[in-house]
Amino acid sequence: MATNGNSYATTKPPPNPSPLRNAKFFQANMRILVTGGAGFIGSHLVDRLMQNEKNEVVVVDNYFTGSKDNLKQWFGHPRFELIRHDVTQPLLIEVDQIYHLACPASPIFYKYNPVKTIKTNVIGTLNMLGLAKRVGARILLTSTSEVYGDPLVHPQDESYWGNVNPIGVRSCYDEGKRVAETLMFDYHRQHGIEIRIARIFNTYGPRMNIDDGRVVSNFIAQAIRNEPLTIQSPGTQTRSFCYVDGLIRLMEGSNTGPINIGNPGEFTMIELAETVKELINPKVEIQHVDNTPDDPRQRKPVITKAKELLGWEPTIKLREGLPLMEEDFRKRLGITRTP
Ligand SMILES: O=C(O)[C@H]1O[C@H](OP(=O)(O)OP(=O)(O)OC[C@H]2O[C@@H](n3ccc(=O)[nH]c3=O)[C@H](O)[C@@H]2O)[C@H](O)[C@@H](O)[C@@H]1O
Repeated sequence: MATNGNSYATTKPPPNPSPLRNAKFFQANMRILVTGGAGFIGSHLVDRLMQNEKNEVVVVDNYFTGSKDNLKQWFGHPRFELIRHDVTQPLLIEVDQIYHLACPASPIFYKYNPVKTIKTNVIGTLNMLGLAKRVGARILLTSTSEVYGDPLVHPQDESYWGNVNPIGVRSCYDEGKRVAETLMFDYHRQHGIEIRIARIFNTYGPRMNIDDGRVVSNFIAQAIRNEPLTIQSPGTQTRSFCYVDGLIRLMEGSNTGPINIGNPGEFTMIELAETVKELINPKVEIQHVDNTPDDPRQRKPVITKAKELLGWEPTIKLREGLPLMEEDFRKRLGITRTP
């Protein structure tokens, strides 16, 4: 018999089983993969999942925008594992659920490497769907309010198809997420994969990158550093800011979605700047600067589906959430509040 020069397999008995084989290993009931788990939303999700001692959590992240720092509280924990991996490459592991969050989310970062961003959304999502199919896992995609583009209906419910520029500088992200949603539904219809889709609206909270470039983190960092708050013109454009929350209910529920996860409270950027100024630094200046192309002029979620199907609605108001983020930013910047 051909042994490829290795007679071991045919002539020797297998080695004795490792003495560890008989040890009592910990076995969690649910093994959960979180892609992008070292990021801002991902790491908060990991904290919640780890609170359930039946869960074992595997995080994959390429650290393009995520940071190990966000997960350091779990290093060495027997139910936690961290893998440096880029989701544009296939991943072969055994899991029961997949939270697929991996993708740069700040316009500054996704525009910095648009090709990588769309690859993450398309190839990364295909790889995770392939994994879900192979192991029979349920998969949740964090999509975005950006799928509504610069919306022509206001507020936006999930039935709105959006108004998106397919060739603009934001397309790598918004069209990328739209294709990711399409892939999710195609795998669901063709292969029977269990899917969940959340459309997240402008989330903020502790652990956002200080230089993330999104408006809430920019204004808070600027107010703390006593630099002018940069309102991009015209300043009357609106967003609805939601304190990070809500994904586990969607995963555990029976509805595929898409479901809007957001806070219906709507603010102009001028109002946001004035609120940050009042709460964090009344002396800070406000500066009007140019905007970027295709910036959506208004955005506000209808959250009836989230309320009725998930029993979820946001509980933290902007005025309560901003100070929590201020506290986190001050700690990381090492700048205490002067009376
Ligand atoms: O969370 C969402 O729903 C999506 O929207 C965000 O995009 P965007 O809403 O444009 O987020 P920001 O970059 O924070 O901008 C919000 C508004 O603030 C303005 N802005 C931004 C930064 C700044 O310093 N000043 C300022 O006035 C922008 O012009 C824009 O009108 C991101 O694309 C995604 O992270 C996310 O999926």
